[in-house]
Amino acid sequence: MEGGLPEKYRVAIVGSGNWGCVAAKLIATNTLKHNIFHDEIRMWVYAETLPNGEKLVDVINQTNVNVKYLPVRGANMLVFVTPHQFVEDACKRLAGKLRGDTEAISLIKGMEVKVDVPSMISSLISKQLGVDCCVLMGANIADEIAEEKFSEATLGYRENREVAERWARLFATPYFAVTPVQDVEGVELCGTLKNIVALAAGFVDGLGMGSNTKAAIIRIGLNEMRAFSKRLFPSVQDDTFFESCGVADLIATCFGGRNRKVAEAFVINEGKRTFDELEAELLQGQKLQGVLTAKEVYGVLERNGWFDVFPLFTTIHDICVGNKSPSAIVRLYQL
Ligand SMILES: NC(=O)c1ccc[n+]([C@@H]2O[C@H](COP(=O)([O-])OP(=O)(O)OC[C@H]3O[C@@H](n4cnc5c(N)ncnc54)[C@H](O)[C@@H]3O)[C@@H](O)[C@H]2O)c1
Ligand SMILES: O=P(O)(O)OC[C@H](O)CO
Repeated sequence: MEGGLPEKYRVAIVGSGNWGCVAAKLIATNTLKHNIFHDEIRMWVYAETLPNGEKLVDVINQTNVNVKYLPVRGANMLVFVTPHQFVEDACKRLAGKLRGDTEAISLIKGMEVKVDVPSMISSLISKQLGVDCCVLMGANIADEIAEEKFSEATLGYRENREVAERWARLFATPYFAVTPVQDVEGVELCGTLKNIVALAAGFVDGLGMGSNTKAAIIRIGLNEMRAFSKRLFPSVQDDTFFESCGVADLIATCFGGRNRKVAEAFVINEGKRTFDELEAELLQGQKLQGVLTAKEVYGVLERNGWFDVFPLFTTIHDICVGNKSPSAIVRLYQL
């Protein structure tokens, strides 16, 4: 309590990539608007030098977004938005430095597989930091939200509706509609697995196939997403796949996402350039999630003997690592 008034919630953002910076804009709108939030937002920025020699932290501090490069100490609402391969390291740096009343939310689309046992990123954050962690996923291509084009998002929460509504209040704007759903794993797996299907959409585009083929890939992909999610977490609800995090994100990513774009280039270059090379050239510092997620999911399929049940996921990984040609994507059911 400050002077008898309830203490305001303090927000910090862990991650400063494409989505992190746009999410900061949404949050800044609401911390200025709603009295329950402190209007200063702190951002944890990975210390790196950009190809033009400028320091990322300097670039961010020069923007009009109301963010500052400061440690997250003092914050009690933590927003995680790094590429998924970096979150564990970020958590290690934060462990032991957080307030006892800290809550977290993950905007990260990805999973962590250790010795073939999958763990969702929200669980990893919860375990490593001892905090409750919601998730926010959806058809949210960051560049479009930066231009304030209308989008929807799904907020997955475990039990506490009040906490979910506070997070929704932090993100929602007239052009960014947030729907809470009590299904953390379902929401998070939708966001994670759609990145694999987006690669298949890119292969199809690179092969010059048409809308029917892409629609087929999206349909098969959605089915595999649902089946895989329910095998890992039987509590996952079918309805979640009809929220923004499900079918809507799948459509957005299969038409406008970075995974699609790089996978298309992979086919056009006839596999002569690796995904790493194409990522560096086409995304200029942004990170692909789909190729790594395809590998992680492949490990789970292999361990459980599930290749036959998930022919699309299996084939996408095989294409990524050069074991099959991209045209295998349309021969999934060949006898
Ligand atoms: N970009 C989008 O449109 C979008 C939309 C919704 C969700 N997401 C998800 O949000 C997450 C973050 O995506 P993004 O687009 O903001 O990131 P990005 O692709 O822009 O990530 C690049 C960032 O990673 C940071 N980085 C590089 N190496 C690092 C390291 N070793 N440790 C920590 N950070 C490092 C860099 O500072 C850089 O800013 C991903 O899971 C993504 O799937 C992205
Ligand atoms: O650009 P992608 O393929 O990483 O997709 C971005 C977002 O996840 C779309 O919601």
